[in-house]
Amino acid sequence: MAYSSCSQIPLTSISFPKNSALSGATQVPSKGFYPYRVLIHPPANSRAPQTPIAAAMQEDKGLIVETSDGKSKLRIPHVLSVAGSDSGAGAGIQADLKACAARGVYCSTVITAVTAQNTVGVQGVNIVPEDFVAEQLKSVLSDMHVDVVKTGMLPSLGIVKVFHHSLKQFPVQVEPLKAALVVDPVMVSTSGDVLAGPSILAGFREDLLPMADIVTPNLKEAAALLGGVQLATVDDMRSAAKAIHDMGPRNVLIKGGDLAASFDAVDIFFDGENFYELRSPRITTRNTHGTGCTLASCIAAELAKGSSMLSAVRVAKRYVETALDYSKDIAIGNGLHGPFDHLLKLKRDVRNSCRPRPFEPDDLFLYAVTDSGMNKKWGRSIRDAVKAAIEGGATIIQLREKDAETRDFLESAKACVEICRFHGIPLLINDRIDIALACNADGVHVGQSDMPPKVARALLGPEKIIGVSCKTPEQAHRAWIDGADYIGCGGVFPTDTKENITVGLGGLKDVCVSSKLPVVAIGGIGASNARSVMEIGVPTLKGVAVVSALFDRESVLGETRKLHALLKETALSVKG
Ligand SMILES: Cc1ncc(COP(=O)(O)OP(=O)(O)O)c(N)n1
Ligand SMILES: Cc1nc(C(=O)O)sc1CCOP(=O)(O)O
Ligand SMILES: [Mg+2]
Repeated sequence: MAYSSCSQIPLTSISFPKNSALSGATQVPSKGFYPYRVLIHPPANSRAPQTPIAAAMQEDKGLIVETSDGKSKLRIPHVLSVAGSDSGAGAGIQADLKACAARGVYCSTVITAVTAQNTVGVQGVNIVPEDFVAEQLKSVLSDMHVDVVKTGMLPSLGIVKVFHHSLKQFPVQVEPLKAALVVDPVMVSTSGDVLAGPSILAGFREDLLPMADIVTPNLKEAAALLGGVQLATVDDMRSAAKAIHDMGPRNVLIKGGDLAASFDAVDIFFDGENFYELRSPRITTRNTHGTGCTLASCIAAELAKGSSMLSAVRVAKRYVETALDYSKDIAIGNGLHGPFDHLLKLKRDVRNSCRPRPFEPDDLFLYAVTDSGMNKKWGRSIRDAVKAAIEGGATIIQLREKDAETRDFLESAKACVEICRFHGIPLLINDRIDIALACNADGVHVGQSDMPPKVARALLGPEKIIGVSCKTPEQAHRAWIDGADYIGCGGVFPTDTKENITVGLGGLKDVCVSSKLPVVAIGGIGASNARSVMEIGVPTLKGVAVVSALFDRESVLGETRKLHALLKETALSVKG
């Protein structure tokens, strides 16, 4: 079977989009249009990352690897939004910028109109002169590598023509699998104000739709494109999708948000062959202003990253739903239609990162590590064990619950986070990044065969504490490079708590001497030998981590107090 040079997709699946002003192929001459390049469509419902681009996206932090003349260049996927400005920043260019940012894609902008707009309605529209729209398009397209163009408010037929002409002059370079033009046929705002009159319908039909890879009308817009038909049912939406597809776009998404008497939000996606009914529970909120712009931008962003059309649509729909749900109770403005929060992920990170103070190496002074088996044996809950350890002087807590059921673990972890926050003590979770995220713990401790610290950092964000188990200077160096906050070094002494190789005081010293990170010693440490550990006297050694000497005892409080006092005494004598 033959394969194209840039993809492992069989050549038999190549199709040449007819009349596409954007998705061209250099090798295939068009009917007097500008140069075309090959666009390879994947099987519509393919789930695999189909292209080198998609693979590179996964491996290279969202950057596209381009190779020419033996040189590799990294660039970020790029969407150009051609739309109007919304002073209230819920829709239009502002929504597009936020949606692309939220989806990890660069967004350049060409502004077609400036609207005076808020949550009440549209108070004014100032259309940007056609030649200045053309100038903006030229500025962006003549200089930057745009992957996908997304259009929103095109307020006049003249601007539609200018846009069409500019794309002929500066064709977007289409990568395999990437669609190039997403058309959101904006006509009416959420508040009901007209943003583009019927005069532009001809421009949509003649110029835009034939070159669109997807068009995303809502019910009113679909009805207008079809000359004012009534769309009242899901069947009507299917017929409309088919009829609009006949106007030339390769895919159609009819948004059924306004469908009366529907408990679900139903959208119809039609790729020219198959219909997909995309259903989700309706989210009750006033904050829906900008959903159309956001959905289209998110589709464009996913396409720019190399997604197939169907998967871009599904991801975009899920993203909008999640953002709506997250924002359903926020109050911005006094009108009927408020904006929602596109950067929810960022907000969640910020909220989750609220800790009274940052991590300090001295937090490692007396590190209490729980053990579900031991607490069970002594008839205590995890939270009682944690409370007692804190009362006894523990300076940091780790929940190391190897046998706990996930739900029970999460419940206990949430309770312990509250206790620790109250006392200003950091709480870390052993191994389980998911639990740490779900309970908003202060961080995680991972070993050499657990989640790599770099991945943990990417998942947890910059503020969380990450500890890494290391037995050698090389591992300690790696942990530092990978962005860890501290190192746990052990087993210093033999222990029954964990099957482990012992490094001894010598191994501990080697790691401490080489480490740029603070170190906590672990393994077989208790009141009888803690002094000998701290007396190795290397400044990076900040404390001891202890399981059985605190928790496999009748009184956690008493044992922790005793060890704390001993460590204090040792610290004074080591310093003095
Ligand atoms: C403070 C501290 N140091 C080392 C470890 C051990 O972690 P790991 O190697 O991942 O082994 P498990 O604890 O998961 O059995 C630790 N937990 N804490
Ligand atoms: C959890 C753990 N990690 C170790 C390592 O060597 O990395 S030793 C260990 C067990 C420590 O328990 P105790 O204080 O009861 O000896
Ligand atoms: Mg581990």
